[in-house]
Amino acid sequence: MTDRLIDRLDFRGIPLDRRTLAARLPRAALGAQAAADAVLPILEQVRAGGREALLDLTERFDGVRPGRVFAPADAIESAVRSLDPATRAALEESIARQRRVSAAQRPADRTTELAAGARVTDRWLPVERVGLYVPGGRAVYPSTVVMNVVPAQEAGVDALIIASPPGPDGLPHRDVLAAAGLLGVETILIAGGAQAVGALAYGFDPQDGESLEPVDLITGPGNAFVAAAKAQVRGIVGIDAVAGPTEIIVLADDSAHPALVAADLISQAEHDPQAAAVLVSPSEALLQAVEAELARQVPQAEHHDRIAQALAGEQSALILVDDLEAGIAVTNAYAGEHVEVMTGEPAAVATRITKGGAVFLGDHSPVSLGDYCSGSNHVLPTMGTAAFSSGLGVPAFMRRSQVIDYDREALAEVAGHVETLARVEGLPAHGAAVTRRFGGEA
Ligand SMILES: NC(=O)c1ccc[n+]([C@@H]2O[C@H](COP(=O)([O-])OP(=O)(O)OC[C@H]3O[C@@H](n4cnc5c(N)ncnc54)[C@H](O)[C@@H]3O)[C@@H](O)[C@H]2O)c1
Ligand SMILES: N[C@H](CO)Cc1c[nH]c[nH+]1
Ligand SMILES: [Zn+2]
Repeated sequence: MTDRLIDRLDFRGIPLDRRTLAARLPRAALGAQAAADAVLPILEQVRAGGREALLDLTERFDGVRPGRVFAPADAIESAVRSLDPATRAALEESIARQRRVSAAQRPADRTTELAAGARVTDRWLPVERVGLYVPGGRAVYPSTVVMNVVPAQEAGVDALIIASPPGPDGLPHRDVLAAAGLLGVETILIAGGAQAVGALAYGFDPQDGESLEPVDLITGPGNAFVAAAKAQVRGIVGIDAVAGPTEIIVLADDSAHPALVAADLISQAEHDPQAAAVLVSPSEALLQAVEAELARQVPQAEHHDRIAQALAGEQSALILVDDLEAGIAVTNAYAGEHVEVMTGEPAAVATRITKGGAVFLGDHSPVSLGDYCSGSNHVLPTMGTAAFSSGLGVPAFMRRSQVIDYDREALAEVAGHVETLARVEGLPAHGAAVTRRFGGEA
């Protein structure tokens, strides 16, 4: 933390190679390590103690001990019935847009014929059983129900289990229950944080009539503890991506409107004191104007304390670069969750943004549109993992399996090559398995 509202970094004249930028880019590595250390005992407690441990940990971290670990069906039904009409309309629009984009993502099986009688088919299958994390600590996230559930449904997943922490009444927020009900999800685990991730990964034996089979895959975003717990159980189960505290990086030039840039940085800083807000620009005048706007807008925001903490954290900064080329290099090196391009000709510039969870163009595509209603998915990789992983979507809920189908003539055509490679690798039994099919001895 510094005394400034937000750090200023000067990247003019520095080399723009990966190692230099990795050392200088603003990121909160220490917070992530602390969370990783904190979740290990929690995961172990849930693995060993099952349902009772889950209830104990919920009491400890959420300040309430629910009477049960699954939300009752009548609570979900009543939440749907009493849903405010404007909220229902907004959720339905969000669902419809998410469904159209998700349906278009469904991968098709594809058969490649390599020679007469030699076929390989790439077959896509849904994951069977999925745990969907919906955060619920500082804000209420019915939109995240939509972002998790719709692509899972479009992928054809059989069993969906939502996990979300309880409020003071011992249930996840009514709007979260209602969003689940609108989408037909019936199983809602009343748990948050690492303990929810552990319960989904390990399952638990029946106790007081409640039990949970482990899932195959856990998706969804959360705070640093949720992200660390998902990283920890990866391998026992699949995970979509590390989708931790929200990040926004804005690449802007003189043509950007400082008030809009500031509003967008604030919109994401609002999520979490650990959220990251970064602006990269070759224009010193723009950086100054945005800083002035932040100073004006932050005190007016409802969550001004949380926003001020996020902006003042080591993960947030205003970065001055030599020119737009350098800005593009810095933005790609950051590989942020959300990238906004607020430059002249944003579409042309955006073709050169190759690392970003989602890229938002120009003045009329703010991140908060994507958070709710653009049709894109808001569950996105953070902490630089956008360099190698993708936002949530239908492919995340599917596996690809290859089906190999050769007839006798087709096998005969490559038998010699198989035998040669088997010899080269010192694995002659591999070659023999082919030779014997043609009456030969190895
Ligand atoms: N990357 C994305 O796609 C994306 C999308 C939406 C939200 N988010 C992020 O999700 C997060 C939501 O965070 P939240 O806190 O509001 O809700 P959350 O549900 O992620 O976390 C709440 C849980 O954190 C656990 N917890 C809190 N303090 C703890 C401690 N000291 N030790 C161990 N566990 C602790 C508790 O179990 C609690 O149930 C924000 O960081 C937001 O930026 C990210
Ligand atoms: N910006 C968050 C991370 O992508 C998603 C979100 C949900 N609700 C509001 N915002
Ligand atoms: Zn948001």
